[in-house]
Amino acid sequence: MPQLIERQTDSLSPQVRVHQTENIDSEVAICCHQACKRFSEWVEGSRSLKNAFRGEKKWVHAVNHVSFEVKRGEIFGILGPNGSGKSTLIRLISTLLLPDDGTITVFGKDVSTHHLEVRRWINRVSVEASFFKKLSAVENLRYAARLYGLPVEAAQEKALSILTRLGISRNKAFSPLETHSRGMQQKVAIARALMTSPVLILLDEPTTGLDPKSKRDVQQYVEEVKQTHDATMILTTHDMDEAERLCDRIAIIDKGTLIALDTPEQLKKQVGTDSLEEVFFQLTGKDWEDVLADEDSN
Ligand SMILES: Nc1ncnc2c1ncn2[C@@H]1O[C@H](COP(=O)(O)OP(=O)(O)OP(=O)(O)O)[C@@H](O)[C@H]1O
Repeated sequence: MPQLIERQTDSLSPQVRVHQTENIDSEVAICCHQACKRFSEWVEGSRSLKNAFRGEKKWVHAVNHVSFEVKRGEIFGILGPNGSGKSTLIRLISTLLLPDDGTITVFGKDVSTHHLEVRRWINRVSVEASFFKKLSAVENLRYAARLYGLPVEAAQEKALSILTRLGISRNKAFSPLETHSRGMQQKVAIARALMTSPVLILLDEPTTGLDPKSKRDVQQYVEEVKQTHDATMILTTHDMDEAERLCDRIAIIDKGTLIALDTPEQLKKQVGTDSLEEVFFQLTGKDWEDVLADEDSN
């Protein structure tokens, strides 16, 4: 019999509390069953005279019959070379795209038919986070929190506490975001995702572009959130140490297909190595240098 969970209700206004106390009775956070997503793209050149000048349409299977389950409370890593389908998978889970085939459910709700409910449970951090750049970090976070119905004082207090925890000084927290480095803005994006205690947090390369100290601050905070909140997290990263440190289980995808799924320890055991980077190389034929070089050339 699954245990009922409630989202955190501290500091929330009554109307929000109605949403937040909804019980989620599923032990499975995400169930992805034979999910597929195809995109069409034009390719140059042609075998036929008719298409010689206008190219041909080709289908790319970005996600190809992928199945897995994520347990509630897990940090689940998705690793793969560039173009392997990680972002497409995250976008399918967060209802930004709909699967062409197969099903994806979040806490038992189908993303295709219950996208509004699913969206309420999710917060996503990605490198292209948008902000009001003339406003300060605190003002941006207060604005986001107000959309979720958090009272102003509680929102400000929470914003400052998370920003301080992530290593942003009070002075910086009150200065316009346009004066912050990209790494600092990335931290503010993470703080925003954690402001409203979402039950499912999608962290799409959350530490890309951060210096080593900031990276450690973010990783420590993610661990703290895991211990103190009933949150499930999906993490994509190009940092193998980060994946090993934070993830309970890791899925490796290549060309849209799931090629391995297990705990970091088991993956290393299966491949007969003590390095996750070596696991990645053995399974995908790409080493991390290739992945980072691809990243730079994109
Ligand atoms: N909107 C789109 N239209 C056409 N093709 C797309 C679209 N989005 C993704 N693709 C293609 O789908 C495949 C998977 O892309 P996706 O962005 O999911 O990979 P990724 O693993 O996240 O890559 P990266 O590590 O570079 O971010 C690629 O071949 C990509 O070109």
